[in-house]
Amino acid sequence: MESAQGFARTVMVTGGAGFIGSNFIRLVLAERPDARVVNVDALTYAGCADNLADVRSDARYAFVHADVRDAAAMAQAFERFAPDAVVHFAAESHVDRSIADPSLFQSVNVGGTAALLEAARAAWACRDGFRAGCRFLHVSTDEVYGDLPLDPCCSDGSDAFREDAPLRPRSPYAASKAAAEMFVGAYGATYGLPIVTVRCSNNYGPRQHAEKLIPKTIERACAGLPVPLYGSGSNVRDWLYVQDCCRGVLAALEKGRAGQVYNLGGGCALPNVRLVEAVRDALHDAGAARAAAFSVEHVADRPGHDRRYAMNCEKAAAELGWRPTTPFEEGMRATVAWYLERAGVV
Ligand SMILES: Cc1cn([C@H]2C[C@H](O)[C@@H](COP(=O)(O)OP(=O)(O)O[C@H]3O[C@H](C)C(=O)[C@H](O)[C@H]3O)O2)c(=O)[nH]c1=O
Repeated sequence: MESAQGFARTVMVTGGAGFIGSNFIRLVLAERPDARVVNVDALTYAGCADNLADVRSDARYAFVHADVRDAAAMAQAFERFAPDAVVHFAAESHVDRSIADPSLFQSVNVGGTAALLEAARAAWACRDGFRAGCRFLHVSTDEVYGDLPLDPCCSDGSDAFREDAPLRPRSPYAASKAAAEMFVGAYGATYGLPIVTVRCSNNYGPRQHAEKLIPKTIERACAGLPVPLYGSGSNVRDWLYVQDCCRGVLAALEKGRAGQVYNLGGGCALPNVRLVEAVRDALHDAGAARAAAFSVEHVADRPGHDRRYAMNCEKAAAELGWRPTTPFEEGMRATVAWYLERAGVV
């Protein structure tokens, strides 16, 4: 894995049993034949060992069942596998859960990131600073910027957040991710740890947990149940196919400049009500019969529901050579096909 600072032969991926993490591990094993991957995952409700069933027997893949907050376990994993790079996906990720239990998000997302940074600092320290070629890639979210108005006159993209915009998180989840970024920045500034951060927009694709809007819509439509839309359904999210996101994370790991942040957005902004219609259409096209009974139910709004997210991704294009390449219809087709096949629907 070539980088500005060397060649990462062993990559420690935290949260690799989750949605984006498992897609990322598969990408690295497929496209970087010299790389080894160590997946460190606590296997919470959101992680699924079966997400990586197809790579389990790969000699370049290893699994460590551990929580990133467990300093002893992390020190042991660093010692045993001597990773050159860490890609830190592990997090509590669901906004609704963060509203119900903010302290868990503080503990895992802030405490876990701080503990992992400390483990990396200790493991990579050498007389002159840090081991040559080591690198920490932190995965963050567009939610740290806070929201934008829905006003259509602003939806030409001119108000999209650049990487140097102030962070104004609004949900406990977003606050925990922003706080984690503060630790990342502090470890870069204070110790010189080489860290790159990516902020990703809403991912979709195979293996996402059913608590998130797209898989929930597929599952409920197929069960003949209404899809619950929070409030008016006019809130806008920017959808990024998971494979494109993983390519962006890999590009940031290999080409990103230490201390820099890169926005990775999908360039596909949709109000939720349009999004669920797109899912419905993809279900119809795939021949999912029960989805014909598709219906939407407007339910109580999420407290503090962010209206719209939008990021300017010119920096990732210019410095990483990254752009999302999967057309939304194609990504949605692949997503729906994966869920239907898993459920044995078609
Ligand atoms: C689950 C659900 C959601 N929604 C609405 C709420 C949002 O406006 C939108 C997407 O919600 P979801 O929970 O799927 O994702 P976000 O809250 O946008 O956050 C996601 O994308 C960001 C980038 C991350 O960083 C989060 O980790 C990730 O969970 O649909 C509904 O209307 N009904 C529902 O049942």
